[in-house]
Amino acid sequence: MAPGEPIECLAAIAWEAKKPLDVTKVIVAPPGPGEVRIKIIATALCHTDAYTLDGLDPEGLFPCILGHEAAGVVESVGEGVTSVKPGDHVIPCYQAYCGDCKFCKHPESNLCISVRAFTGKGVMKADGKPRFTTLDGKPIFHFMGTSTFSEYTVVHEQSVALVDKTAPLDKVCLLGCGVATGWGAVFNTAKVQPGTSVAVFGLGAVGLAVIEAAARAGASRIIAVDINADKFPAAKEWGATECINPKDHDKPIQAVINELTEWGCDYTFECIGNVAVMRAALECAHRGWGQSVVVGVAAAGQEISTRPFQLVTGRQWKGTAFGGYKSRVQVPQLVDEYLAGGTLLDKYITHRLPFTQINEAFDLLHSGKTLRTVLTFE
Ligand SMILES: NC(=O)C1=CN([C@@H]2O[C@H](COP(=O)(O)OP(=O)(O)OC[C@H]3O[C@@H](n4cnc5c(N)ncnc54)[C@H](O)[C@@H]3O)[C@@H](O)[C@H]2O)C=CC1
Ligand SMILES: N[C@@H](CCC(=O)N[C@@H](CSC=O)C(=O)NCC(=O)O)C(=O)O
Ligand SMILES: [Zn+2]
Ligand SMILES: [Zn+2]
Repeated sequence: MAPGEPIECLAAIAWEAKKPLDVTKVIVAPPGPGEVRIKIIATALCHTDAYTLDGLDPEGLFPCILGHEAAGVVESVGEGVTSVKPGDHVIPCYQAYCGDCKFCKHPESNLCISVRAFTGKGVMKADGKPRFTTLDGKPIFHFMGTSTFSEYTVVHEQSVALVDKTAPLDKVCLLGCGVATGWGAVFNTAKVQPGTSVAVFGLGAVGLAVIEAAARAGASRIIAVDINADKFPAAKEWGATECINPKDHDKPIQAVINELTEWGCDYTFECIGNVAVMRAALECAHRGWGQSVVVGVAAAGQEISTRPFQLVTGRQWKGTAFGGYKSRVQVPQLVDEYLAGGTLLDKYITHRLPFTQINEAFDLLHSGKTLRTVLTFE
């Protein structure tokens, strides 16, 4: 492909909610000013892709190209791009980082606003238009500013993390979302201290990443909670000290945990997207100082509730987006940490499929039998 020319390539189009993806050819326009066109080498599925495909995402626009957990190689860059060049190995970051906005400058936030208004509308900042069209010219919206379910995608420069060329892209692609989020929820959002107690609700890739990180942070007690007991062997392997299935108890799970721990856990994490479990997680955070972190994504209209007394008596309710990581600065560091052998990253990949079987990958995701499925192009 000549730089500056449109590319015809394979992609998976979500035409409407709750319908299988249409694996077909699309046209990807050259990158505009401040944009980067990336050849995707590997992309994984995250539950948030399914959340939007199910029509639950108020920012979900159709038709669109989903996907936000991937890694690839820069194919070309638009006018003014200086931080990456063709041939660089990169991870697209839905949580952008510009370094200049008040959120990037704040030590405790990663919620960059440089392009968020545009990624939430499925278009590019330069001209308010998408870079994807069908072969007959119909526009296709971007998703989360990444749209990695395509052989080529175009993202804002603020959404491109440059990573070590020696890193296996079909593994570090997971650092684009779920696993990094779980780690960051522990290290950045809660700042879990050694010798403390942790409860994790939901034992998918995100919850297991919370367990892995809590163990690395030196938590002395890690309670893993899931309604599917098949998840418990992995939770134990990742570092859980005990596993609880709410279905085995006739009282609320927060009462079970409060009795087990006397006043609750120092930190609790909801990694499901269930507002009732978010309440349970808060109410078994330790009286006086417990922190409860919402990681799960729940649809518009869903609300959390608890008695104010739970907060009056010292519990803190927090949330995390991409684990609080300042993406373009810290994702490369997570890759370096993986290369140094410091993480369990490989173990989260439970399935590998060719990109053309993306609909089967969604079936696997819904089966509860996977952590992460990585798709690669032939
Ligand atoms: N805040 C952020 O930046 C991010 C949020 N997410 C969200 O995190 C959540 C978890 O993602 P994954 O680990 O991929 O999901 P997953 O679906 O693989 O795991 C969820 C787990 O929760 C369990 N579960 C379901 N209902 C339960 C209940 N009532 N009580 C206890 N366990 C229950 C399921 O059996 C499953 O093991 C999703 O909502 C996803 O959208 C994912 C990535 C980033
Ligand atoms: N558009 C969705 C947003 C849902 C959400 O909370 N997304 C997370 C990432 S989930 C990744 O798998 C997030 O980082 N949100 C911050 C943001 O700026 O979107 C909705 O409105 O429900
Ligand atoms: Zn995700
Ligand atoms: Zn910013």
